[in-house]
Amino acid sequence: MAPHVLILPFPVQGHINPLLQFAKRLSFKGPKTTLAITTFIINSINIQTDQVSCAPFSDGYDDTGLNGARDNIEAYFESLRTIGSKTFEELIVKQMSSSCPFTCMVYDTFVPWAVEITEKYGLPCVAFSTQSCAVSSIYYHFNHGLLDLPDSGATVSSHGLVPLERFDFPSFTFRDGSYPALAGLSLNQFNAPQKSDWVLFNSFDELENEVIKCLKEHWNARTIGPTVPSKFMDKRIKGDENYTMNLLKPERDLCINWLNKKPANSTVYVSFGSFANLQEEQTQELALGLKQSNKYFLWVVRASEQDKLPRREEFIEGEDKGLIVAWSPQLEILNHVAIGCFLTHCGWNSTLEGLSLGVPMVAVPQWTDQPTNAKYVEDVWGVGVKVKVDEKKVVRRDEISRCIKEVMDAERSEEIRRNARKWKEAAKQALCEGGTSDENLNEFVEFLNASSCDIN
Ligand SMILES: O=c1ccn([C@@H]2O[C@H](COP(=O)(O)OP(=O)(O)O[C@H]3O[C@H](CO)[C@@H](O)[C@H](O)[C@H]3O)[C@@H](O)[C@H]2O)c(=O)[nH]1
Repeated sequence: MAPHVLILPFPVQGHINPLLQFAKRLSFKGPKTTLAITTFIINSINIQTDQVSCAPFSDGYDDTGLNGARDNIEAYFESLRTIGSKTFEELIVKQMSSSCPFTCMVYDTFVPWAVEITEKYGLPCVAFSTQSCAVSSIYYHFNHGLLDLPDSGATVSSHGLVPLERFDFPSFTFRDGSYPALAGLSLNQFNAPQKSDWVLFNSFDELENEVIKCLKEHWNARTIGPTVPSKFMDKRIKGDENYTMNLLKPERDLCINWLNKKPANSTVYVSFGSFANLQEEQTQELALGLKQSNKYFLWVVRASEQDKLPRREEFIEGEDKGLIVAWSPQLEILNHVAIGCFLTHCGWNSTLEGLSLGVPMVAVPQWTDQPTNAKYVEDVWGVGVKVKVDEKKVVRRDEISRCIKEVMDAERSEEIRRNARKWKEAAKQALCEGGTSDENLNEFVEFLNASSCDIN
């Protein structure tokens, strides 16, 4: 039987992106891939990918998706688990009686309920983490009582992790009661994999060498990233022009035409990903910090966040100093010669994308895994600086402006740029033929071929 891999992302942008790119790489190496996507997402976006099939299942929110549950995210997660697990099973049943049945399932570690369902049909289940190896290691060890939050002023450094202070830990390890369902998902995401199971990571060995070595003691762990489209990296996968699935429409022409008029390395790209809600005070400080830096800036402020902005004339000098868009083609922006700095919330995709495209970063972490990613950006990979917050946990305008200058102008910027170039090259090498992630993918494809024969 030919291998056919069912791939199940948690249905939000930051999880769909890496699993879609992974599916494309896998298809490039032979196996057929099908991405299971919620009905709302399938109906509302124009999916343009030749290499990967999509199959719908219902999360119980067919008309609105997660947008209809912004005020009650917890209810959405519950619906995804209860209704989603039923409709996901129906999807499997239908395909298993076809001429091209599934032979394996790769599931996002945020949807562990899929394992029990899929195993009923005799399919191997492979976990995929959309977060860094370091963050995954923290969640696993913390949740199994093998790692404690350090006291204030102290550090811990075990399991291949660099010395971490208390506030370098993912926010959910503080167990402060916020977002209980999401906290539970994050903390419990590695309960399912057993010793011999495959666990794939969107990272690459050179980037997180020590951590991945330690994770291999627990599972058949492999890095397969960065899941940045081939078009920007090894360029081996053809016909990959429409490289992603955008849940919001990118204002592409506006962004690129605006950037085309800017000098090289002159512009700050600002984005907080698909999820973060900044406090109004933080949004205002950020706006004024960008103005104070005296740099050009292209800032993604989602439509739902735009009410928090100051009046345009308060922070954008003249016609042309800043551009606000509701969604951007982020990879094309990061790849543009005008961009000299990425001010990011340090979601793992954004962090890896900045790193893979060699853009120095100002890290402004908000919650979940972002503080840990920000720590690595500054202290381990040396590709940026992390902002300091005040006693109200707000980053003030002076600090924003100081960090941008540090990354773009100060003496230290040379070293940051050198490191950024080094990691860009290393990321590309990992994906090229014979690179570490490429070899790991080959090994995984061998497993898929062998296990599909067993099913036969
Ligand atoms: O205008 C934009 C802004 C973002 N993106 C893309 O959207 C994705 C955003 O992902 P990420 O940077 O990881 O941020 P979030 O959307 O916030 O992702 C969630 O999921 C990630 C993976 O688990 C976590 O690391 C984050 O903390 C969590 O908030 C990236 O691929 C970006 O390229 C765009 O295409 N256009």
